[in-house]
Amino acid sequence: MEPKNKILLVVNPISGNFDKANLINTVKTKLANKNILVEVYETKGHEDIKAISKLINQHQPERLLVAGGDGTIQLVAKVLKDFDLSLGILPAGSANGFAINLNLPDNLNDQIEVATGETTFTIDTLELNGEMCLHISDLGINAELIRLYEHSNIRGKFGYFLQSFPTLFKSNYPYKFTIEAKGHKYVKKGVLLAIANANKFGTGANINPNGKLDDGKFEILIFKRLSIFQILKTLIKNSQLNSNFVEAISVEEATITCKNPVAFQIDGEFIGKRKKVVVKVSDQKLRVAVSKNFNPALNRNNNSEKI
Ligand SMILES: Nc1ncnc2c1ncn2[C@@H]1O[C@H](COP(=O)(O)OP(=O)(O)OP(=O)(O)O)[C@@H](O)[C@H]1O
Repeated sequence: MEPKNKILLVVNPISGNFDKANLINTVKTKLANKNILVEVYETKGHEDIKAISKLINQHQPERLLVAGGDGTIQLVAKVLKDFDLSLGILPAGSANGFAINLNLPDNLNDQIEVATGETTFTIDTLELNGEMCLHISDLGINAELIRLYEHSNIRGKFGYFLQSFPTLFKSNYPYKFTIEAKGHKYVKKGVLLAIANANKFGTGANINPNGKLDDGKFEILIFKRLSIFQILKTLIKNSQLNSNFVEAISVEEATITCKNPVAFQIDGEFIGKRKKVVVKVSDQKLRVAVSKNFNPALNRNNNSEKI
């Protein structure tokens, strides 16, 4: 990093349900040793974009670091629309779906090294009904699950697990999705339609083996039925997903409609129930710090069936 000697650290105090005092101190101490001053901003949950933009203008940091989950990363990505800055990620959410797709290290010291290091990777972002999406959104049963999870007191993967049982029984699946893309109209029945820029959900499930974060495209994945065996297989790297279970369309833009409103989530945040979702690859790119040996191609293989 060129030594302009200042970075701005945006911290979400509630993400992942753990106290961030230790994280903040570790970042400050480690970067003080490199003669870098750390300005800290703790998110409030409202008017954060304005406040962070103001701090960037005031301090002119050489990099923005973020400690939070996917929602917080999305927040700072929106800020970065107006600035030419790279983003360093310290995963501190309950699921960290985006960080998982970037193969960031597990321990904080290594994460700080990567987040302030020289190697960056520029990724596409998606626009869904005008909202930014960094990795995976969906209509259907997973969004329904997130909605229930938001109303529970349990954070973390175990929360998802516990909430899944009532969801499976209450949902009106399979849903009927109409997808208009590439001049075609596809009508598909499924329990879940995912819109994926990346490969993996926050749980680590590798639902989109063909996903590339930087190819100017995204995948629409239609999960036809609930199969516990196939779902478990998504947890295994390079597993072969059965085409009776999932179909994929790789596109640059699409319009998805359903007869009745279906639960919809973007990057793990429940948005509401929607009958129509218009998706395109956005003009905005995001430059993120990654480890020196990060190889986006390593996550890829060609398993799911293309339509
Ligand atoms: N000070 C705050 N008090 C209450 N809520 C906050 C505060 N700061 C941010 N938030 C809320 O935190 C949410 C984003 O959390 P984030 O997604 O980063 O963490 P998470 O849900 O634990 O992680 P993940 O998305 O990886 O599961 C947003 O809804 C935002 O409004």
